[in-house]
Amino acid sequence: MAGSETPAPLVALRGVTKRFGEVVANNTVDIEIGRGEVVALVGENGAGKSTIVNMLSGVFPPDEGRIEIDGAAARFTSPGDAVAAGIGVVHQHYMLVPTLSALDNLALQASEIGLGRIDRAALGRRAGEVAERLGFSFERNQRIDSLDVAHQQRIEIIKALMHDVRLLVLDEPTAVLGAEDKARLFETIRELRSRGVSVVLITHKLDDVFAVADRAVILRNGAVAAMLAVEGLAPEIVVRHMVGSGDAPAVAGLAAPQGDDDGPIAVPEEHAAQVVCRVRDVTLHRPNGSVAVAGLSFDLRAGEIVAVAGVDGNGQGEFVRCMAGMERPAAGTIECFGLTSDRRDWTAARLRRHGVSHIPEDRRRSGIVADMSLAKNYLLSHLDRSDFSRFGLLRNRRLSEVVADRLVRYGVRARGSGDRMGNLSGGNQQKVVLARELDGDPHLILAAHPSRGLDLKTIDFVHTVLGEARAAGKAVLLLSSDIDEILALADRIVVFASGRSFGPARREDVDRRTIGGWIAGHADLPA
Ligand SMILES: Nc1ncnc2c1ncn2[C@@H]1O[C@H](COP(=O)(O)OP(=O)(O)OP(=O)(O)O)[C@@H](O)[C@H]1O
Repeated sequence: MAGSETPAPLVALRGVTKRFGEVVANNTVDIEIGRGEVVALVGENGAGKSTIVNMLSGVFPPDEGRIEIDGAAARFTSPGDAVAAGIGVVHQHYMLVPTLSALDNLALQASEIGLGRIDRAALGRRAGEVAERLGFSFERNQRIDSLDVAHQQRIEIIKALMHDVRLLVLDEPTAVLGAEDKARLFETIRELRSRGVSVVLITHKLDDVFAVADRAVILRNGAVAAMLAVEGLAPEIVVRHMVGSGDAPAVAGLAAPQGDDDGPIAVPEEHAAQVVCRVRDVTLHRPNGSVAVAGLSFDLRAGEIVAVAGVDGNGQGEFVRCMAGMERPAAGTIECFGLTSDRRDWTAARLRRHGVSHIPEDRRRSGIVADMSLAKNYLLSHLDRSDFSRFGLLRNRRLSEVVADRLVRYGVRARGSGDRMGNLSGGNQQKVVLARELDGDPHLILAAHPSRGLDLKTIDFVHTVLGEARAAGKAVLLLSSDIDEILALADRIVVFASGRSFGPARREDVDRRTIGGWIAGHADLPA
């Protein structure tokens, strides 16, 4: 307990331990968060970050240890208790109902945390005030699904700040944002700090740590590996603490300085070979029916990576789902492996049989089955594999061996191939999806944000695997909002922004500034 001269920290975790069965998700964690301090919480996938968020937001209590607020033990039995104590959380997967308006979402939260009778007019006024202070706009009647991801995030932030928030927890807020929206988010964080609000920022990106945090708390295997002041800190030190000694990756994830754009891209000789997909005059609509892209045409060839870049919500998701046979374009056609999108045989199952693999954007909705084992989740894309069945019966042992091997190769933190998918941390679930989709012999890999939410070591690994796939003559369509990833991997780049598409441009003909400009919708930059 702090003495009378030293004020107690705003929030403290004292000896917090949380177990899930045999897994120790947090192991005697001690963290203090000061008033008006921005603390970055970093660590590899499965290190225990979300578990801390869940305890701070009242989803579940610690098994041992306690959370203190202003030096007094706090006992949260529900998310409402955490809100009442001044803790607001913006979760990684937004909790907004897409078909409702911004104001309806705020009213829904108010009813969920039991605020009694809801005065919509007062809620609207309050939201307007919060928005104005942060320089956001708040259109109370605007439906959430008509907003891009950055604006949805702003509604989430307003929602979290509707009450007297003293600590705002942001769970991987930058993962979905382009450079401009990220810079705006950092401004918002600084603005909150200047008003004495503390912020916990969960991130895998070292850039974020150095851009905005005062202190970095590094978790490893559920325990605090280091707590470091950011000023004067070298990125390598953070990486070393994250991964432990020995196998630290090069400091990927830290943006290359402006102008350092000549990453080594060896284009294979046979590059101009076979066209795998023809995209012709394709029009894509956003979920709210507005035109995201019209007149998109290009060929995707074997042995190349074409990146579709842009801020989420500009039609990229719809495009990949069309390519995967889950949707059809609003107009125009896509032709792959003799199948055409305006015919009835344009289905996900048929495309998959022709060798299309799909790392989906929304893992939780279309990538995994949480209640099934890791082995069964892997099997979902490998039902045709002959070595997994004999006389029509599943060879469980063979399947388990293969999946166990992939868990090791992809560094998945799990108890084994029989573990339930829903028990894994988000990043580890993504690794299982990657192992499943990159395995076998796909001819076309649709990779939607393959490294989102992954730790540095795994990002390196995923980039290597995609590069190998390209060298082996596979076509890769990469969806990414991360310019570093795009510049490191792509042979050609298409950008979707502001209702139109830019490119495709060859990697060697564009630089960071041009791509960034296109993403921001500036048409005046050279193509
Ligand atoms: N509900 C649960 N049931 C069983 N195990 C769980 C549960 N939630 C988390 N775990 C386990 O606790 C450990 C820590 O997970 P946590 O989600 O906190 O990690 P994280 O650092 O947020 O990872 P990521 O970066 O991948 O999101 C993991 O091994 C995970 O499998």
